[in-house]
Amino acid sequence: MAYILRKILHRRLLEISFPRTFQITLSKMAKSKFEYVRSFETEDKLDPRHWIVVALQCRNYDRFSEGQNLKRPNDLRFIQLVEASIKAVMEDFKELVLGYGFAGEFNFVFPKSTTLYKRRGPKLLTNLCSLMASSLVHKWPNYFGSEPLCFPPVIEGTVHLFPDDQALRDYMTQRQLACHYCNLYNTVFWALVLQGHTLEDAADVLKGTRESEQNEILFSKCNMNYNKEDDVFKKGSIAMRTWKQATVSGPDGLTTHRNHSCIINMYKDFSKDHFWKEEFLLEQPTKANAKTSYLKAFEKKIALLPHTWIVVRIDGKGFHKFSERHKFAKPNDDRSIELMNKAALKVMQHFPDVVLSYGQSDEYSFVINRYSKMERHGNKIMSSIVSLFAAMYVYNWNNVFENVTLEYSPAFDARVVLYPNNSCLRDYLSWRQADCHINNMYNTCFWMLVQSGNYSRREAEEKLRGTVSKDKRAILLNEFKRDYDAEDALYRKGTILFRHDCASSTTSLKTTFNLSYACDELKKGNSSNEAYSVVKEHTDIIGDQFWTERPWLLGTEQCAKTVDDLDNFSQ
Ligand SMILES: Nc1nc2c(ncn2[C@@H]2O[C@H](COP(=O)(O)OP(=O)(O)OP(=O)(O)O)[C@@H](O)[C@H]2O)c(=O)[nH]1
Ligand SMILES: [Mg+2]
Repeated sequence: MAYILRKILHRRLLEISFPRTFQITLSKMAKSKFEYVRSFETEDKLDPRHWIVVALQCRNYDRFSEGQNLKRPNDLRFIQLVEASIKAVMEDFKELVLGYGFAGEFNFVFPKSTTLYKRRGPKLLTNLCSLMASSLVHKWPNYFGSEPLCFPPVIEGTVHLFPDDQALRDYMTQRQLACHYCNLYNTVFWALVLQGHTLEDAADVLKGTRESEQNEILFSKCNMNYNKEDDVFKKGSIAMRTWKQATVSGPDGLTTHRNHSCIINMYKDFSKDHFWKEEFLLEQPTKANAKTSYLKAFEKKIALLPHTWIVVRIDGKGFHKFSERHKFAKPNDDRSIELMNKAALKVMQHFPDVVLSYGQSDEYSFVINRYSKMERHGNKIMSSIVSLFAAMYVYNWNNVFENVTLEYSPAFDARVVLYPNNSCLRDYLSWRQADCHINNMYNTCFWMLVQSGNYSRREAEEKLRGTVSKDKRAILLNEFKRDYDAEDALYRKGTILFRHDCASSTTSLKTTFNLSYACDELKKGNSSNEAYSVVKEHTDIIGDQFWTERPWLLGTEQCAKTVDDLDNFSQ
């Protein structure tokens, strides 16, 4: 959810000048006693005047290609799917100037001057990451026809800041070299398998070999010349933004010239001067450079303190427009809520360290066990969760929305916030549920007034201006004979998903980031495995009752002791 403060300011602006149409957070929210938890959120702005590279990597790409039965060593359908998805991301994020993908890796380059999202690293990363994941799922049938997608892409992302043009060139060259090494190895490996070697034999033949030896094996044993392989496999896919001038004639007959950009695909060498002097012009002089190990230091990491609660909150990008475009019911669309809940459930099944999640409107918060042993790398955690969420949102779309076509791939942003103790964590969750309550009460009233036919949107808005909860309850009761408390708890309280008991929570700790997803699990959408057992409720989480009845959720000393015991387990 966008910052409440921004919403309040936005609302005040709207109040002055425009009629509001739907879903406004009330200024009363600003007075919520829980609001202080916002101060735990950080912006993580990236330094100015640096190239920003968002690097995305499909987790377990090998297992993905094996499970999906992709052609080895390269499946052109998957490459085309990746190219189309990179293009979709670059078309949505117009500031991106360069994209590069091979196998399960995708890189996106923002120019040094970009001010998108005020250069907030997590926002840039997670928007791209989720859009890439949702595009891969959305466009899958265009390239694979009726062959089902069995594995949701889980994409881990990192952010890199490069202060000069040489570092950018070196980074891109390094990634292309990785593509080359990976492709050469795979080409020889699968050629050997085709010759009758077993997988183990082929691996043995290639063990410890260098590039020149691999070329030689390919030539002598398989009668193939690597140089003759297609560039798309050897070099990976480059997507570059170019600007063209178009002549547009206006209604008055006058013609104007406008610059518009388009994305072109190419398979060129990043190591050669030609690319940086003729295709993608750099300001500073650069040269080919074989030493790239220094680049590691340019990764912008978000280190998360141990023993703190980690909350990852995701929020739909531009869901106001998305909901209008897909004709969501107002004020609440059961299908959209179901889709969000299904995606969140999948996240909880996939990431056993998520002990509880809370969702409302287009947002979901995932709470990660404070004693989790997972790598406390903020960017990787956020991106993995948001990519899986976005992928599942699209994957389940047809089942839930049935006859409504998904018009475009949705994106979600994510942020990671740390809370030092149980009390802050509870206040955070209370803040989100209070937000749900306030929004829902306003929206229920607003749409009852409008849908009654007796009020225009502007009139309904005027009537509700300055009202407090008591007034809205009275409007609902007096004008519509509706008791707000009798409205569905799904809308009033949002959705809480939680692990069903301490035993399963402890098991989950042992299986940190266990990637046990499988084709049938994806289809089932639920797992019978006790460790993944998740309960769904629409109840109050602001009061004590929910927590005292479920002591295992926030953990006790006993739980912490169990965690210490986990040191004995090999991870
Ligand atoms: N009709 C309808 N709209 C919904 C529903 N759930 C969410 N939305 C829309 O999603 C929006 C979510 O609010 P925000 O996240 O603040 O708005 P946004 O358009 O996504 O903007 P950003 O998050 O800043 O990109 C709401 O204002 C609604 O317009 C629903 O069940 N029905
Ligand atoms: Mg949103």
